[in-house]
Amino acid sequence: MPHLQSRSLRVYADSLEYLDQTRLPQTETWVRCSSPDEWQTAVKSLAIRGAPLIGLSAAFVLAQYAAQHPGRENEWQRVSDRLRATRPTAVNLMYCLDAMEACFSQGPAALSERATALFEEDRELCLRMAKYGADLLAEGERVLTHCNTGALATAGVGTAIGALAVAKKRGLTLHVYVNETRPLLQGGRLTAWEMADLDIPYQLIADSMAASLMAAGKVDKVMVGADRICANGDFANKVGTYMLAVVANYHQVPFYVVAPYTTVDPACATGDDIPIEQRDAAEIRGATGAFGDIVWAPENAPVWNPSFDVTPASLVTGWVLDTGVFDKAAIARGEHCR
Ligand SMILES: CSC[C@H]1O[C@H](OP(=O)(O)O)[C@H](O)[C@@H]1O
Repeated sequence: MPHLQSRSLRVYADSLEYLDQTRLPQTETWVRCSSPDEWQTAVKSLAIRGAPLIGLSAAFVLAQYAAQHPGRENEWQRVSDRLRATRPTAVNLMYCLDAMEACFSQGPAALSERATALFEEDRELCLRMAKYGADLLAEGERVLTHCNTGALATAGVGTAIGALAVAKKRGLTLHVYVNETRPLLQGGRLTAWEMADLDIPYQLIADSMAASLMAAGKVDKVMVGADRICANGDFANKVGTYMLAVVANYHQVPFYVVAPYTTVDPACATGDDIPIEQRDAAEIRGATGAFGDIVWAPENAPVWNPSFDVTPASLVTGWVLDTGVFDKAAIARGEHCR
């Protein structure tokens, strides 16, 4: 029996099991992860994904490595550095590894306790931000979301989708437009699956359809997640978020970002300072791996494939954190930074 479990992670004393998110929604496949190498492979392929989950799973991998290599702090640091470099944009990974490194001098048991505390804290953070997010929603509203920000990506109910889940539990009837989220289709594969699981009415759309949906007055709010929120409120999220924010601003549709404080990076002054992960060209030229093996673009088609983009604070209506909902004035005063 795992001693901790979320929708996509099971934690054992000396290893993890993760729900392989590249195989959803067709198959629910749990895979054992017993080493930093196996974790890196899973995270690079997005079998393990989602800013909070990436950080939390890394914390356990490091704690388990330390327990298997007691007293070898230099090696622990080298492993932590390797984990940190795996996906550079989501600051939750850096937050969790910083927290673990701060415990190195206290030994492996302290690392394991800290990883557990981070995991249990995220569960609580999700519930808090979900309640604040649900408070912003009204009966019958139509909400558009991007990528996947549900229980699959966190230790709890999720971030933006967590707000939808809490609103549903309160009895609100919502309609959700789910951006499929090219190129890896986290929306079409994972959010659609979670909406069905939550019994929330939704329609799946291509990313390119969001603008005309808003032009037709069919969207009341946009709610997205984040991978890193800066000191000035700019934030990085799955590529395509910036386009949504521009269109929402043009059509005066309220635009909210939902994230825990572990996604806020006070050391990152503005969006210009966020490292944006560039990914493999094959993801744009076709579908590979568990998605199938089809290529639709010319074999060596030149590609630009940033995994995230940056939305300026000027386009955001509100930042929904576990500590409350912040408007532009509160963000300008730095109230979102602990
Ligand atoms: C609550 S997860 C936040 C964030 O993580 C996702 O990125 P990825 O699927 O590449 O791990 C996406 O940007 C979500 O909005």
